[in-house]
Amino acid sequence: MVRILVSDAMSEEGLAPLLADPTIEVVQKKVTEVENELDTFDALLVRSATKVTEQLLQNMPNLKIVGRAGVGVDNIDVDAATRYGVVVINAPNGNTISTAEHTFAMMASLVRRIPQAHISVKSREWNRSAFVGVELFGKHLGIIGFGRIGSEVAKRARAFGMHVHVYDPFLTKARAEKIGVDVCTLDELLAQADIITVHTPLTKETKGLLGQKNLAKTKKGVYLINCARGGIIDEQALVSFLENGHVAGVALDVFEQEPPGDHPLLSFDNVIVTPHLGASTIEAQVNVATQVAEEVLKFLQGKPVTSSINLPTLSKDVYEKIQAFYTLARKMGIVASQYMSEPVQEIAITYSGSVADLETTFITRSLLAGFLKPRVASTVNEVNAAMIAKERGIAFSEKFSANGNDYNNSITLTVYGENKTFTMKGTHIAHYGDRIVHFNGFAIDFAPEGHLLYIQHHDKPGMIGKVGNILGDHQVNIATMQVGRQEAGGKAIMMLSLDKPLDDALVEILEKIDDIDVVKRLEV
Ligand SMILES: NC(=O)c1ccc[n+]([C@@H]2O[C@H](COP(=O)([O-])OP(=O)(O)OC[C@H]3O[C@@H](n4cnc5c(N)ncnc54)[C@H](O)[C@@H]3O)[C@@H](O)[C@H]2O)c1
Ligand SMILES: O=C(O)CC[C@@H](O)C(=O)O
Repeated sequence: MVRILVSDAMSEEGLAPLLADPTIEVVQKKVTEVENELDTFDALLVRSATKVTEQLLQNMPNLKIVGRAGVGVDNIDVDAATRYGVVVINAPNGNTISTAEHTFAMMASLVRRIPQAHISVKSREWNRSAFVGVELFGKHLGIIGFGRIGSEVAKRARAFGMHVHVYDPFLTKARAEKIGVDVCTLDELLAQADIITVHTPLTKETKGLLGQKNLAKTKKGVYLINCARGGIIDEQALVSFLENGHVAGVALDVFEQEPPGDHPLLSFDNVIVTPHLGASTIEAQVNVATQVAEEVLKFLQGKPVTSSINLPTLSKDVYEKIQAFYTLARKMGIVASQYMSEPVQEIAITYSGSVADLETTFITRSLLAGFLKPRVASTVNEVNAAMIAKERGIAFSEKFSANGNDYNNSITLTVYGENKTFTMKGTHIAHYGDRIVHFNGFAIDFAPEGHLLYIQHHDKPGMIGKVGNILGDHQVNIATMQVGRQEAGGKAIMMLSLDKPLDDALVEILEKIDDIDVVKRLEV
C-alpha cells in the first residue's frame, strides 16, 4: 500500500483521484502529528505551511516525491531533495488567475483606500473627504516579472485603460511583441511607473530588488504591490520610503516572515495587507490540489510527470518514444559499471540513428543512474544521477550522429577509467528487445538481462567445453551463450546467461583455467 502524507490543508475535491485509489492510503495530518511514522510515507503533499527541510527529508527515507500545491517552492529544500533522489513537483498554473485577480483587487483597494474607508464606516464614521482616491485609468503600471501572473495582470490593466510597462530579463522580444507590452529596462520602469507590482520568484537576484537604491529611482507618490513573495521589496527600505512620504501606498499579500508579527509596516495607514491570500479561492485550491494529485498519481504509476522542478520535463508522447531507450541505457550503465570495477573519470555517450532525434537528457540520466547504482550507498535515480556523478568527479558528455552504424538506432557508451577504457554499444529492436551488439572491442549479440557471465579467453578449441563442464559440475545451468572473437586464434569472448548467480569460489575456479584472461559476473 502506497502512503501519502498531506500535511497542509488541501481541497478534498482536488485530492479525489488519490482518495479514490484503493492502493493508496492518504493521511491528512500535520508532520508533527505523524512523527513516529514519517519513514513509512512514499509521497508528501504540501502547500506553503510545511517546511520541507533537509532534516524532514532525512526523517522520511522512503519518500519518492514531494508535491507542492501551488507555484513557489521556497518552502522546500529542492537541492536537498535532489540529493536524496526525491522528485519535487508543483502546480504551476492552477492559481494564476486567482493571484492576478487578487493583485488587481489590491491595486484598486490601494488607490481608492477601500480598506481604510471600510474600517471608518464600520466605526460609525461618515468621512467622505478623507478617502479621495485616484483613477487607474491612464496610469502607468510597471510589472516586474512577466510570467504567468504578471501577464494576466497586464491583460486586466489594459482593460482598465492603463499603460503597461514590463521588466523581465528572461522575456523574449517575440513574446513581448505578441502580447503587445512595452518592454523596458528596470531603470526605465522605475522612472515611469505610477504603480509597481512584482511577480517574480524570490531568488538571489530578486531578493531586495526593490530596496533602498531602486526605490530611490521611483516617482514620488508611487504605489507598490507585492503579491509574489516577501522580500522582493525590502521591508526595511520600504519603511523608510513610507516615513519620508516618497511612497504613497503599499499593498502586501506576502511578507519576509509569515505571519509578520508586530511589524512596523503594519502601523502605516497607507499600507494595506492580506495574509497570503493570492491563491485562496475555491477554484485555485481545487485546481492546484487536482494538478498535484494527478501528477503524484502518474508518478507513482511510473508515468512521466510534466511539472517537475528537479527532473527534465517529459510529455506523454516523448516519454512513450524514449521509454525503450531509457531502459536500455539503464541496463548498459549497470553492466558497464560492473565491468569497469575501478575509478572512472568520464563517461561519453553517443546516440546514433533514430534515438539521436529524441529528448536524450532523460536517457542519459537513466544511464548514469544505472552506472552509479552499484557504486553509491544512497538512492540514485534520474533526479540526482547527474549531481552525484559530478560530486564523484565523473564527467559525462553526449554526442549525436544521424548514422546508426548498421542499426536503426544505437547507444554507444565509452567509460574512461584510470587504467583502461571500456566501450559497449546497445540497440533496441522493436518486438525483440534490448541487445548489446558490441562489447569491449568484440562484435557480439546478447540481451543485457539476468545473471551474466563474461569470459575473455584465447580462441582455442575446447574452451567452451571446459567452461560448460565446470558450470555443469556445479549445477549451474546455462540459459544462453554468445561468443565473439577478433580473429581466428586471437582474443575471444563468451557471454553466458545463467539461471543463477555464480559464487566467488566458482569464479576463482574459472579464472584458473589456462587461456582464460578475464572472468566477470554481471548482474542486471
Ligand atoms: N500570493 C500568492 O498566494 C501567490 C500565488 C501564486 C504565486 N505566487 C508567487 O507569484 C510569483 C510569480 O508566479 P508566476 O506563476 O507568475 O511565476 P512565473 O514563473 O510564471 O513567472 C515569474 C517571472 O519572473 C521572471 N523573473 C525571474 N527573475 C527575474 C528578475 N530578476 N527580474 C525580473 N523578472 C524576473 C521570470 O522570467 C518569469 O517570467 C512567484 O513568486 C509565486 O511564488 C504567489
Ligand atoms: O498555498 C497557498 O495558498 C499559497 C500559494 C502561493 O504562494 C504559491 O506560490 O503558489
